[in-house]
Amino acid sequence: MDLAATYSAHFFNADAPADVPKSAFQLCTHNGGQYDESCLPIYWENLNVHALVKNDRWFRSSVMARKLLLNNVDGYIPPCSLVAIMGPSGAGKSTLMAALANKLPAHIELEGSVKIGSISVKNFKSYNFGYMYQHDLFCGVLTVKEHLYFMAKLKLDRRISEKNQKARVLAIIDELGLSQCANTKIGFGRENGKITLSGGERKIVSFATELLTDPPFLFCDEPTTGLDSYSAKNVVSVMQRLVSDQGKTVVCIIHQPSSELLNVFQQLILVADGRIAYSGPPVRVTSFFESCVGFRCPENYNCADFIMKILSDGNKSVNSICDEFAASKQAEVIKNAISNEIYFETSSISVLHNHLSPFWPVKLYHLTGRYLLEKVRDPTIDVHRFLQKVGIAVMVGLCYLGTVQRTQNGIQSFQGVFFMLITENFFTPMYSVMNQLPVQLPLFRREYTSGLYGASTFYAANLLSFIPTLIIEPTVYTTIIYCMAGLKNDLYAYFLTVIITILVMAVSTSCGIMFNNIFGSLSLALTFVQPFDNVIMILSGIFVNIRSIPWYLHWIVFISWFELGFEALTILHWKDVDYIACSQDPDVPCLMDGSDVLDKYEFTVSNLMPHIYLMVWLFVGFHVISFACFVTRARLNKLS
Ligand SMILES: Nc1ncnc2c1ncn2[C@@H]1O[C@H](COP(=O)(O)OP(=O)(O)OP(=O)(O)O)[C@@H](O)[C@H]1O
Repeated sequence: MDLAATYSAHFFNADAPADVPKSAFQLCTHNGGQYDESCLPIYWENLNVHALVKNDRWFRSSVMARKLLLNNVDGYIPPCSLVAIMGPSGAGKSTLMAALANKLPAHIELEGSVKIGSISVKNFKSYNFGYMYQHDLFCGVLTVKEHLYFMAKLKLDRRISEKNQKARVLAIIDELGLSQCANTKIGFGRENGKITLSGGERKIVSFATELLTDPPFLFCDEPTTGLDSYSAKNVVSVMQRLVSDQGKTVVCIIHQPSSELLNVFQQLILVADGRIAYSGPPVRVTSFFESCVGFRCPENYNCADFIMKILSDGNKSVNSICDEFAASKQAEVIKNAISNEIYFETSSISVLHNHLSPFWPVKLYHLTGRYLLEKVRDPTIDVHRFLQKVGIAVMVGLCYLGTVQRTQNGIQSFQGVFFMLITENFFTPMYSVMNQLPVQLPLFRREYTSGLYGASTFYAANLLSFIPTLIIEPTVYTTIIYCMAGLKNDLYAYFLTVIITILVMAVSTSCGIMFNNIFGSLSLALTFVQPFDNVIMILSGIFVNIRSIPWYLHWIVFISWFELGFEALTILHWKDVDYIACSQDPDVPCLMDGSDVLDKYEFTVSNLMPHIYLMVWLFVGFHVISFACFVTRARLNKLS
């Protein structure tokens, strides 16, 4: 039995005899079926949606005005239907769909009720719905199969075994006809000459992702936009199969479908100016416009284009078309369907899954894995930076070749090498991570709002996946300079030098991320981080003697990891030097040993390990502040 056809014929047939079932519940049980999720209609009554927007009339005012996005709309979607929402741009289609799927952002107010079966949509969880956004977003370096495995790990109930997860992925690939491209990389949609997915295939992969949890309701925002007519037809036929074969309800916003494509849908909802201009079978829309509104669709004219022209042109005011519809027989059918659903309400039916989300460490493990894979598969940024670092290290090494000696002139070379070891691990990594984070945010926002993982998982996964870079980069850079400059021939000194440079880079990156998360925008963060960096560098003990720093700036010395690292390296390499030859030139002052060098900079031998520990604390402290800001911004939807 084609449930979709049965339901839509039943509910939208205004002339149905009086003894036919009146509600979805009755219809299901009447047909001998079980009342389950496939029997649930979606209906909404007196729905008003407002957005809180800044009032332009008040310059820099914080006074908020309420903008009406949906104006007192009613509607009914029978179970197992393929529904198209159409309307001019800005009409309120996405707002309506988001309201039906309980996906409205926090600053949007909703009045009225949206119910699925007898339960308010607010009680449904994200895994009860599939929600396909207008613009697909993927981790483009993954293949279709890898992407679906990753999604299965994060989306499916944790009680489902690994074997069954894999089976589910393979079944969906098969069902949606993705077998041909299962091992093709998804891509970013902008590759030249590389084999990646086509636009239509990307849309189907989006479906596949949403279908993993087998949700009974699927909402799709413009799934055919940007596709040629063949791909659009392909996408719609996939949706059609989901409805007819699996009893799902699929609601989608669609632009400019051909008449043939439009008639595939069981129901068409026209939205105009925040109101409903028509709701019912697409085959009857032209007769509604002809008999009620007085517009006749010319023969051989695309019906969808004709309707859109009327709703956008304003030949007859959109409001009066909506008024005509509200007074029509079709609107009465919908009102009756809603009243019947409310009358026959069966509140004891529980449709809310007992879904157990995967544990936090499991999500962290898979998300970290995806970031690492991204770095390996798309290493452009890291490899370029790494090669640049090696190049700089070789050039610095050449500059200091043979000059680092325990002589009066050699002291300057020693300090120059330490400066170069610190400075290269201070600025570049900081600005590099600051630029990388905003690139990751769109995908994070999408997956976060879909309830895939939390802000803490994203933060921790990012941090963990950065560890290899954090170790490899400074180690290679320091080792090259260490060897070429000929620093202390001692394994302990070498390891401690590497650890100090790793810590400098770790604190720099944590500081960069902290500024990003405090200010919430890259440009603002850069504006503030640059002066901060300069102060940190000036108070490093190289450009101004620590003793002469004004007392009120002394605290900065303790958070200047530039100073902490530079002092630690100076102590490490000078503390055991008991003789430095004086120059023949009487004008060159003579520092007799390592302690004279340390005295010159006001450095104290006992500070070596405390400075290393202080850098560890700075790393932790910056990340704690940064994490708190990030989580707060994610909750308030203020990440940009
Ligand atoms: N968060 C928001 N804050 C303020 N106004 C909003 C918000 N979201 C949508 N709007 C406004 O509400 C109206 C309806 O927007 P919506 O996105 O629902 O339209 P649409 O019919 O889906 O348009 P399109 O086809 O162009 O995507 C538009 O005028 C839009 O500017």
